[in-house]
Amino acid sequence: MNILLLGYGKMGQLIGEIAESRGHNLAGKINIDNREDLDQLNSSNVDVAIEFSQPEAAVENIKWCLEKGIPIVSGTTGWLSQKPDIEAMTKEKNGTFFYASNFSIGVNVFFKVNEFLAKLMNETSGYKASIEEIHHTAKKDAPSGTAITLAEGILNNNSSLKDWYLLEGNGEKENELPIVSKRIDPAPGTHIIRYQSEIDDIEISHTAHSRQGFALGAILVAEWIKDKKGVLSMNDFLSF
Ligand SMILES: NC(=O)c1ccc[n+]([C@@H]2O[C@H](COP(=O)([O-])OP(=O)(O)OC[C@H]3O[C@@H](n4cnc5c(N)ncnc54)[C@H](O)[C@@H]3O)[C@@H](O)[C@H]2O)c1
Ligand SMILES: O=C(O)C1=N[C@H](C(=O)O)CCC1
Repeated sequence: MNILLLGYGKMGQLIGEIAESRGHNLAGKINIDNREDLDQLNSSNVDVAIEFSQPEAAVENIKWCLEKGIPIVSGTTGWLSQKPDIEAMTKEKNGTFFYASNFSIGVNVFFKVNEFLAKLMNETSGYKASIEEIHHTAKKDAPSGTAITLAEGILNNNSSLKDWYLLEGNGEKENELPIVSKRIDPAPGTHIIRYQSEIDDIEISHTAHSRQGFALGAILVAEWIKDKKGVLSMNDFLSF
């Protein structure tokens, strides 16, 4: 396949390496300083675009792909307030848009375990839920996209928590789920779910040892998505 990389930083470069090792051709490696290269690219020389850029660049990149009729796989976090517009545009253009806050297969197993645990804890009293995420200091957004997905998995299965919030300092909120974001190098991504009571604590965690799982997951999705249409997610891609 001819793969266009929109964003050629830490993730884009690793995705490029793995994609070439799987026999794909890189149609372009676009960063903030060479966007004029996009003028040469369209659906006749790009089969799929993989977008890992920055929160303020993602929407423009995704819209460009939808305008050109190029299927787009996006992993950029921190722009999700604009996702409804992108979903509407995907339908209007009969395009292909795939988003995941985390492409690692292990994290997607963890998402399911989180939902199952949240259902059990909803039947149990005395526990206080919280999320902690740890990432490298170059990360632009907080909380992480993965932590937001985990929070949604808890809120959808909990009858007393009304929303999540980013906990900074001592400002705890009643009936809301706190997320603590820590920035420590070189952490590629750690997420911990805690339920704490006076009697005991329950804790589940996922720790990425590198960015390999995120990059490989995005390429597997790009290979799968080629002939598909619509707004798609990891729930469509995975069979569990
Ligand atoms: N979904 C996942 O599985 C997953 C995994 C890792 C990272 N991420 C997310 O992916 C994004 C990128 O992460 P990273 O570690 O590669 O960041 P990075 O800072 O290393 O790379 C981002 C790149 O985007 C480029 N860029 C900025 N503006 C651009 C524009 N307008 N057009 C094209 N490129 C532009 C920058 O030049 C930079 O090279 C972040 O939002 C991060 O949270 C998601
Ligand atoms: O390195 C990052 O930035 C990561 N971002 C994603 C997130 O915000 O959840 C996935 C993990 C790595």
